[in-house]
Amino acid sequence: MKATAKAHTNIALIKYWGKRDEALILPTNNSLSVTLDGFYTTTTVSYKPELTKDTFTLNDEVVVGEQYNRVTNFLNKVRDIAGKQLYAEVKSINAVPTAAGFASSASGFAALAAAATKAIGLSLTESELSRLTRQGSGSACRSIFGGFAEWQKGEMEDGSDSFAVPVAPKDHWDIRVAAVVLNAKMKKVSSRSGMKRTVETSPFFKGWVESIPSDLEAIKQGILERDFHKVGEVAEANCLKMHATTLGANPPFTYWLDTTMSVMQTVQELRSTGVPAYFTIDAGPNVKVLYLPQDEEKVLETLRNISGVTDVRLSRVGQGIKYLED
Ligand SMILES: O=C(O)C[C@@](O)(CF)CCOP(=O)(O)OP(=O)(O)O
Repeated sequence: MKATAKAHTNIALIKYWGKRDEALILPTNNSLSVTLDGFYTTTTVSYKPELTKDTFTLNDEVVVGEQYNRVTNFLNKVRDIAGKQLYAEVKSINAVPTAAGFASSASGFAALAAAATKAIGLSLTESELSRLTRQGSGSACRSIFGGFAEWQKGEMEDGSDSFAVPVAPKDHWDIRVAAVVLNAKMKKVSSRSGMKRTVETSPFFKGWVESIPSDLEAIKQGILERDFHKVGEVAEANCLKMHATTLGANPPFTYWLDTTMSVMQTVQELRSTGVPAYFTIDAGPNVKVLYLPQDEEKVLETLRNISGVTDVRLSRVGQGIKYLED
């Protein structure tokens, strides 16, 4: 009753920002991401009859509180599906700077879902696994797939049709992502509370949701045609629209630091010199920069020279869930 799985984090090019159902983690809009090879979580789940509660370590540290609760609540869902009242020892190793804009919960919950279901004897389809993973953390449902994936918001009240589907495989297109690390500490406003406040109070939220279908159509066409300018332009504009909604929330908030804006401006200046590079930002100050392989040296040198940048981590397009031998 033991299994190990490895899942990579993903970066949204069309953002998930807003829930229509908090309990079931159902989104207001579809989103689309690229899975990255540079950041991943490896999780081992061992069900042990002698345990009277779940245990959880992250990078060999015992986890308690809200993070522990999210894991044990998730395992309750796995126990319900399997019809087995077994507790587990969960060990996760993150090759992702926890929080601060890196979707560490994305790779974390995808690896947990895969290992926990396999160890308890369930063999779910990728769609079933994505639908279950969504209930741990929304963006995580996209990490079941490598390459480019779209999380379809679904229409059903019970979320039975809300899960990710592959858009293009890992080897479809060799684009690169540079994660510019400005502040690897825990972020102040979590993505969960940030999107809740936005949905409930921002007058810009309606316009955000209405803009998604055309963004999605454009970016999917761009991915299939490998049109980097089209994909970059849509992704950067979509990110800016998402962050604009937070400025209209009550109370208003932003994830951006002054260094976040320096990186944004530098990327746009770089583009004006003829180097195709585009940025996207999630629920934290860190910036991710999309670029093409031939421009890697120039992009890396430019980003590293920005004051306030503490690290730049390069990624290629990554693969989906992998089960490892114990
Ligand atoms: O990844 C994206 O589409 C965009 C974001 O990263 C923010 F910019 C949202 C991530 O939200 P998540 O942490 O998945 O929320 P949960 O469902 O409340 O756990």
